[in-house]
Amino acid sequence: MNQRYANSPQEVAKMNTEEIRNNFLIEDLMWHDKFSFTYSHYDRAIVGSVVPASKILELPNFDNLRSEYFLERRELGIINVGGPGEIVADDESFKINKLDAVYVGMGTKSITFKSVSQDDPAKLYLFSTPAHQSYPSALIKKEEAAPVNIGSKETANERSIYKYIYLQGKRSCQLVMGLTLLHPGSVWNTMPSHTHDRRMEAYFYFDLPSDQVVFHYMGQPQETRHLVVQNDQAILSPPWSIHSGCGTSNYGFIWAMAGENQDYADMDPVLVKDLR
Ligand SMILES: O=C[C@H](O)[C@@H](O)CC(=O)C(=O)O
Ligand SMILES: [Zn+2]
Repeated sequence: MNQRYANSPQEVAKMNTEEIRNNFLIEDLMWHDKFSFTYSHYDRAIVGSVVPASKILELPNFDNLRSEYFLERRELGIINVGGPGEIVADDESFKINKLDAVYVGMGTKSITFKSVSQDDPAKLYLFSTPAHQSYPSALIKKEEAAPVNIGSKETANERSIYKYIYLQGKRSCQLVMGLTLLHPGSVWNTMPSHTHDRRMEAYFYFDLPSDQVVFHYMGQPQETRHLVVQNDQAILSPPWSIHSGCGTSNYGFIWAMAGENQDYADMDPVLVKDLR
């Protein structure tokens, strides 16, 4: 498992491109037939993936968790950005299509992942956070998650936000997760920007054509930096940082949060004219 320590705003303000990428960009994702995980010290969130291309894969355990099994003291959110798949969590089985989510509760000992077809494998994005009680595992279908449409064509930020795991939806201990789809012709996500000093966040960019990129913006609102992100890569957003992106085409991204509260609307907005 990769590990990322937490950085202060003062430290980040002095970083060059390579240092910013080494601390906040996660490129180690979506390998065929293997898991990859990055442990962040921001709220101890784990970002990972698995693509069960040719076989059934079982969630492993890791030394650095010092637990009997991965979800002994954790919960897990999963969103599929590939072909149809199946997840078995102890005795429960969930058929997970593209852009469906599965929540797996604390205490689940065995979790296996497989694809329906080798030619179109499931691509499963994983986000896990510490938990203190067991909520039931569940499938949340994309069709059930009524999207909120925001932004406009004029400002190139027309997009649909699908919330899956959150206070008014599938309940969890602290994990909050969903995804956002940019409409064709729109390129800006999360603009106007916001921070939420009470929660860290991770963004995973997907369905971005392989010859296109997203310029992801981070940093304190008056001290911004950027990272150039490719398809199937993720970024870690410190609680004090904005997290916005501008693509060279439209795209989708999975957002996932952990921290002090689960109130999706708890954001401190930043006026566009106040950014530096
Ligand atoms: O705290 C919430 C997250 O940053 C995202 O849900 C924002 C988002 O998807 C968007 O504006 O497009
Ligand atoms: Zn946010």
